[in-house]
Amino acid sequence: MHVLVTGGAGYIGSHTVKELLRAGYKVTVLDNLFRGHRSAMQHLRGADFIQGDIVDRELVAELLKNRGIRAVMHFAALSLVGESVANPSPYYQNNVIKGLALLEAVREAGVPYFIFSSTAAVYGEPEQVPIEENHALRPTNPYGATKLAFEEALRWYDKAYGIKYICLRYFNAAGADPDGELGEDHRPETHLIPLVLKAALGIYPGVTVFGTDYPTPDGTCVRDYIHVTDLAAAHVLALQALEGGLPSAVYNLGNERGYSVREVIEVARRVTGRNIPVKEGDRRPGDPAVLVASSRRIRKELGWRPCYGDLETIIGTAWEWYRLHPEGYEN
Ligand SMILES: NC(=O)c1ccc[n+]([C@@H]2O[C@H](COP(=O)([O-])OP(=O)(O)OC[C@H]3O[C@@H](n4cnc5c(N)ncnc54)[C@H](O)[C@@H]3O)[C@@H](O)[C@H]2O)c1
Ligand SMILES: O=c1ccn([C@@H]2O[C@H](COP(=O)(O)OP(=O)(O)O[C@H]3O[C@H](CO)[C@@H](O)[C@H](O)[C@H]3O)[C@@H](O)[C@H]2O)c(=O)[nH]1
Repeated sequence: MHVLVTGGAGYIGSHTVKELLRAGYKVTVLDNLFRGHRSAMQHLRGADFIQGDIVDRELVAELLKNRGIRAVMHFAALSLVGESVANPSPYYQNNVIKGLALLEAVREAGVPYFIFSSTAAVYGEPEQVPIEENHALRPTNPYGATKLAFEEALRWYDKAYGIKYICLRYFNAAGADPDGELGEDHRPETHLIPLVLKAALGIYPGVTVFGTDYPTPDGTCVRDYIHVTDLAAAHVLALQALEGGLPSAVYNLGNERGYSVREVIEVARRVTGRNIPVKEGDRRPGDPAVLVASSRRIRKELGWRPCYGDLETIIGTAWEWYRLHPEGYEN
C-alpha cells in the first residue's frame, strides 16, 4: 500500500512517516517546505520526497496515478491559533481552498482512503470536559473554523463519492521522536513546550504566560498534551482500520488529562533542572480556557493506547532533542 503524506516534512507528518515506514507502507511526501524541513527527510530514507504544493492539481494527479496511491494522509496546513486570529486570510486559502483542490484530485483519481489532521480547536469553548466527539462544534478562532469546514467537506464527499475518511482531532501535540532523530522545529515557534525548553537552554530570555485570569484552578489555560509518536501510531491504526472496512469516523486524540500553563513550566523545571524565567502577560485572543479530550472512542474502536502518556516523558523526549539540536534542523 502506497500512501501520500502531505506536510510530511513538518512536525507531526515526519513522525508519522517514520511510523508508516516501520509498519511496511510505501510513502511519498508532498511538502512545499513553507514550514517543513528538508533535513527531516534525511531520517526518513525509505520515503520519496516531492517539493510541491497541494494546490498543484497536475502534480498531485500525476503522483496519485503514477504511484498507485491508495491513501492520503493530509497534514499540510497552517495551524497557529494566534496567527489565524490576526490574519485569517491565509488560513482560508491554505486549509480550505488548497485543501479542497487536493480533495478534488483525490476524488478524480479514485483514491479510496483519506486521513485528516483535525484539531481540538473545532470544539471552541467546551460545555463539559473531557470533550467527547459529539460535543457541539463552535470554533473560537479561524484556524478551528477552517479545519471544521474541511471535516464537513469530507463528510459530504464520502456520502456522494464513497471516499472513506478518518478525522483525527488532535489535542496539543508535543514531545519528540524517542530515537532522537526527529523533533519539533516550528519557525516562528509559538508553542508552549518548545518555548519553555528553549528558555531553559538560554536561547530565549524566558517565557510569557498568556493570561492568568482564566476560570481554571491557577488562572492559566489548561491543555491536554499528547506525544507526537502516540499520534503517529494512531494514524497507522486508522489506516489499517479503513483498509479493514471500517466506515468513516472522527476520533479525538489526547491523554485525557489537562495541565495548566504553570504546571507545564513546573514539570519542565523538574525535567531540565534549569531555571526558566517566567513573565505574566495578557490573554492570547482565540484561546479557550480548557481543552481536555475524551479518547474513549479511539481506544475502544481502534485499540489505541498511548505509550508516552505522562507529561514528564513528553517533555523529556522534547528536551533530549533540543539539547542535541538547539538550533533545530539544519534546513
Ligand atoms: N501541532 C499541534 O499541536 C496540532 C494539533 C492539532 C492539529 N494539528 C494539525 O496537524 C497538522 C500538522 O501540524 P504540525 O504541527 O506538524 O505543523 P507543521 O507546520 O510542522 O507541518 C505542516 C507542514 O505542511 C506543509 N505545508 C503547509 N501548507 C502546504 C501546502 N499548501 N502544500 C504543501 N505543503 C504544505 C508545511 O511546509 C509543513 O511542513 C496540521 O494540519 C495541523 O493543523 C497540529
Ligand atoms: O508563549 C506562550 C505560548 C503558549 N502559551 C499558552 O500555552 C497553551 C498552549 O499553547 P500552544 O502550545 O501555542 O498550543 P495551542 O494554541 O493550544 O494550539 C495547539 O493545539 C491545538 C489543539 O488543542 C492545535 O489545534 C494547534 O494546531 C496547536 O498549535 C495556550 O493556553 C497558550 O495560551 C503561553 O502561555 N505562552
